[in-house]
Amino acid sequence: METMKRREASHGSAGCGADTEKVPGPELKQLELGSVGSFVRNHRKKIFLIFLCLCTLLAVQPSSRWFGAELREDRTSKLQAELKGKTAEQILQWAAETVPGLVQFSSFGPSGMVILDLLDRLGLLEETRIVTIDTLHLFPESYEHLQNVTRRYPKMKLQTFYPKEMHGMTLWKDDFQKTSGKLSLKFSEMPAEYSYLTKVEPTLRALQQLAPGGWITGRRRSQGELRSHLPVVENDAGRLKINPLAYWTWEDVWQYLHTHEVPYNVLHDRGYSSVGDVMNTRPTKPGEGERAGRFELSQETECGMHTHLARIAKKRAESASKRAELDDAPHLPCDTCVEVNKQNFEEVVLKTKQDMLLEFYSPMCGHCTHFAPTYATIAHELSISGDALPARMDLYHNQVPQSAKDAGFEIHAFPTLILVRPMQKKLKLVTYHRWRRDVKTVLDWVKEELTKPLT
Ligand SMILES: Nc1ncnc2c1ncn2[C@@H]1O[C@H](COP(=O)(O)OS(=O)(=O)O)[C@@H](OP(=O)(O)O)[C@H]1O
Repeated sequence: METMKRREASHGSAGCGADTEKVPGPELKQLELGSVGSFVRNHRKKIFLIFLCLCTLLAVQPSSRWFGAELREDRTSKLQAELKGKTAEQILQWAAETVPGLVQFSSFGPSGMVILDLLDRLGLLEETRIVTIDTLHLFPESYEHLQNVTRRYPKMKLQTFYPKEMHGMTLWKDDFQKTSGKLSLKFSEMPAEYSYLTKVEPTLRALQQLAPGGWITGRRRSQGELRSHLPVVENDAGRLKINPLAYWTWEDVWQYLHTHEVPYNVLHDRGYSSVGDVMNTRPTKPGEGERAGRFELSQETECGMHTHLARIAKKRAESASKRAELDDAPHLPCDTCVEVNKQNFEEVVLKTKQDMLLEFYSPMCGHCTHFAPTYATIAHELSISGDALPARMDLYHNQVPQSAKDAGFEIHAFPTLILVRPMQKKLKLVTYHRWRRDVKTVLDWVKEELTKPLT
């Protein structure tokens, strides 16, 4: 009490004493609160200034403005304008300073090697994580090249992702081909599925685990096809993608590699202008485009790792605009759901290449309205984890198509959740029957079902 009186006297404030009198509780507590109160009153202006500074700092902190799932188109356009005409070095320097958790995705092709070497020269290699996807079917020369790269760049922080582990064990090449079910696929038989399992899914998993604000790729405009209009930065379904060599030509790349004696894959000296894996690469003939030897058996010119998310985003945008046309029922928001309807059922569901969680619902049913926010959260979580594609079908505005019934879909109540799993020739359908329908229980169920063999 003596101390308190001394402090009150030293602050010279009658109000302070009066305040502490009102605070109930032990003497010590009164003393502390009284001191804090008078401190705040005496330093009001300074505290306000510090608060203002903190707010400003938070407002300009890059991760809260540009990155994560919220990267907006207008922000991307602004960045594109800001980076116009910048050199690869400047772009990398900018990315290292601005993008939290920057990652370079590389198969150590010629462009990726230029970027890696530039990062090293700029002293940025230690802080930039490097991710490579080993499809388990790489050429022996590619594995040797990787060893050379590791020796040349000891500071490189490399993380390798493989096709999905099965039963907690990483699959190696032999197991991959021997395993029955989806993982025994050969590219020649099912190119889209092969690419999804070996490239797209590991990419989504790597992005989810590392959660970078942006990722660097080695793509260039001069590679043609879908890359002809590649910007230096792009919005990949809400995440920043950086292509520092977007404007480099094949000649620019090779001149750099030779000038700086950067290691490259020896297959480039044996007629392979672009190297993927043994399942989808052949040497190119003189006069053919750089990537003509890739994915020849497929309709696609890309493995999907650079197009998959953009496709989903497009589907979502299309379904959102269709939704707006319907006005006679309450709208139950679900930003990350792929909207299934009678017209696209076959394409989206029956021909799905990936596991999908599909909700059948009616916006006019009370249970569905109540469940809607939960399902929206489940969908959001699934879209981040990549475990299954979240989808839903509004059965107030659509009827169950005959093709769905033929495929075994049975809907007896709303909402009905069905996990759709593509097998080689048909779909495996698993209906959710648990009593609880909260986010965790449903997600746990999905995960559990996904570990079960496809029979
Ligand atoms: N396996 C693997 N692991 C990590 N990153 C990869 C992988 N494959 C492609 N990429 C990234 O895509 C860039 C272009 O590669 P490609 O021209 O070979 O096309 S494709 O993506 O395989 O369709 C490629 O550029 P590089 O760094 O020159 O390899 C990478 O940024």
